[in-house]
Amino acid sequence: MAKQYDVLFRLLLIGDSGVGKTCLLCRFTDNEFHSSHISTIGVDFKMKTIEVDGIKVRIQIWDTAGQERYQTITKQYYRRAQGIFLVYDISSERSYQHIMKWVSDVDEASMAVSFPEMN
Ligand SMILES: Nc1nc2c(ncn2[C@@H]2O[C@H](COP(=O)(O)OP(=O)(O)OP(=O)(O)O)[C@@H](O)[C@H]2O)c(=O)[nH]1
Repeated sequence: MAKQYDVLFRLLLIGDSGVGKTCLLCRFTDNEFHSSHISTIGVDFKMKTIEVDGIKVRIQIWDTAGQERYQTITKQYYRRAQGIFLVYDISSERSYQHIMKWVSDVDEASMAVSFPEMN
């Protein structure tokens, strides 16, 4: 059987509840948008394989719940990720201000991260 991918990247989406993490992921993997907000419970993931210079890259993206009550669970995924997207809602200043709180949570999990800002 042909190899399905050459490299695997595990990425994580974190940010306040309702900022659009699940929507971002659905758009990327399935090119879909759902206007309803069904809060993620704990964590969920989707995968997509893309080809870059002839290399099959499988991207496994973990979508985490933004709600405080799930943070004990979601924080356990920080260490396993090779990259973390910090997501905020551009129409919510509060969600942007909370980004520093998310960054410190990631720091607490002893990960050195560098990230570009994308709006
Ligand atoms: N107008 C607009 N609405 C969006 C956009 N992205 C997401 N939404 C809406 O924002 C709401 C929340 O989106 P979700 O993707 O479920 O949010 P989330 O960050 O995954 O939320 P939790 O699972 O609770 O952490 C939904 O009603 C979406 O339809 C966007 O780019 N534009």
